[in-house]
Amino acid sequence: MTVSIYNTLTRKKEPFKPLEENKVKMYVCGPTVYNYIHIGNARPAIVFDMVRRYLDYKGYEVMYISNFTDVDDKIIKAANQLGEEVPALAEKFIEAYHEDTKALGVKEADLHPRVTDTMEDIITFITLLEDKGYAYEAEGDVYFKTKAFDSYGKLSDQSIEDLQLGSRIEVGEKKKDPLDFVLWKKAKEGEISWDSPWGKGRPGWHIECSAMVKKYLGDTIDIHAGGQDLAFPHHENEIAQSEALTGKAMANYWMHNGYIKVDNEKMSKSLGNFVLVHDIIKEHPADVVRFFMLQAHYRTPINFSSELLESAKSSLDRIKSTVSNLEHRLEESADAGDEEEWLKLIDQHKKTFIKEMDDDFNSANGIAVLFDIVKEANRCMQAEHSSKKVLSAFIGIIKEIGDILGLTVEEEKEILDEEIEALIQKRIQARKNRDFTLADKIRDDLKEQGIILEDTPQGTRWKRG
Ligand SMILES: Nc1ncnc2c1ncn2[C@@H]1O[C@H](COP(=O)(O)OP(=O)(O)OP(=O)(O)O)[C@@H](O)[C@H]1O
Ligand SMILES: [Zn+2]
Repeated sequence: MTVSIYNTLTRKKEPFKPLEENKVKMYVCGPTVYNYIHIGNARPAIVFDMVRRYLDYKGYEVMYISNFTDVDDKIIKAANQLGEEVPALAEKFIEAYHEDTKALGVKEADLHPRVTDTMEDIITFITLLEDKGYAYEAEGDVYFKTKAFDSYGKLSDQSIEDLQLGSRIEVGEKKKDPLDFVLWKKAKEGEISWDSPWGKGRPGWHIECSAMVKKYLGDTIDIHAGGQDLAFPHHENEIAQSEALTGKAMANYWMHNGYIKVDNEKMSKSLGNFVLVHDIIKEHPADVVRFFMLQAHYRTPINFSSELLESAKSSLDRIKSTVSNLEHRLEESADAGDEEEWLKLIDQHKKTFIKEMDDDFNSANGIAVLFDIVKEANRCMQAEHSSKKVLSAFIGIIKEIGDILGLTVEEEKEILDEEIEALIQKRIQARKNRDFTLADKIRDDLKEQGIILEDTPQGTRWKRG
């Protein structure tokens, strides 16, 4: 079965056909790093990680790129307010982003390009647009000539005439037409800046993604994604820049996630109604936050509240305790007679799960299937003799689905002091054997479980982190 994707560009679900067989080139617009991410910002990170994992499960080799906007007006403003340098501020929140998204089970992108590392390519891109007559300089700024790009508005389904109605040139803007947008901004006195053919300045926001996509993935990619608010103007402008330059489609599938809302309003920094991931994961387990998001289809708006997170926690706990019970029962079970029926049932559920996920990554229905499986597993355990093979198959399918969705489906087991001591001995032995890979793995595995090893002249000490 093929995956179908709702494509914002065509406003319908389409069967997914990658450019190259079995390979997917995917780009997700990343954060502007001047603050910790809020739950709303976490949604694209989580849902497109789920998309990536599912495509991976379907056998595609996915090249996944997500950028960091590490210089722009908002960062400069925040740095000025805090009396910090822009690079230091950006670095701090890039690290925080990695930490928060890791807690949410988001895999690292294959590449996280930054604006400040892509400057040369951005400048070249703008120069080429100028050469082709799509851009013009105005007193040190450079603008994109929107009306020169015929299909402007195609992604957000708006005509040039409609767009023109609500637009005007703001005071201080040097553009010739209200619809033109900035590619390069002249630096103000004392601001961080880069040399360019137009003098010292920095890139506008939209151009970075066009330059990065072209540099790392090529003229046309398979999937370009981001939050719903990015469709216009950000993605519309990316399309204008890239397609004006290359004459080819920038991306074949455009995906947009719905909003996280609070009291029916979009969670956003400007409205001040946001909850930071950094804070919420101190009160609620991070895996519950991920589960909460994936319980909805990625395009459906979600209202956020602590009560809803609590209820997500009880649901996730139900899955975890079922896995735990299955594992218990497994220890004392043997093969039994009525295996075929159960195995067939498990297989049917797996097929249904795949069918739901194939349908535009419907993790909401996918999780509903997971609960059907949990219900069946509990029914199976009520039988007097449940078969070892069947119990293992239930554990297998729940874990498999857990992996695809990036969910923890096992209860956290507290590692015992004796187990730690035994692993430390094993590590000492590994080092004696010069098997440093194993020694490092033991240290890293323990670290994952919050155990920090410290090598001292008196031997290895450990503490719970
Ligand atoms: N409430 C929300 N629900 C879902 N996605 C969101 C929400 N708010 C922002 N996003 C997405 O988060 C990603 C990161 O964007 P960015 O760092 O530019 O945030 P932002 O738009 O500045 O946030 P804010 O709207 O709070 O100012 C984008 O893909 C954006 O669409
Ligand atoms: Zn972008």
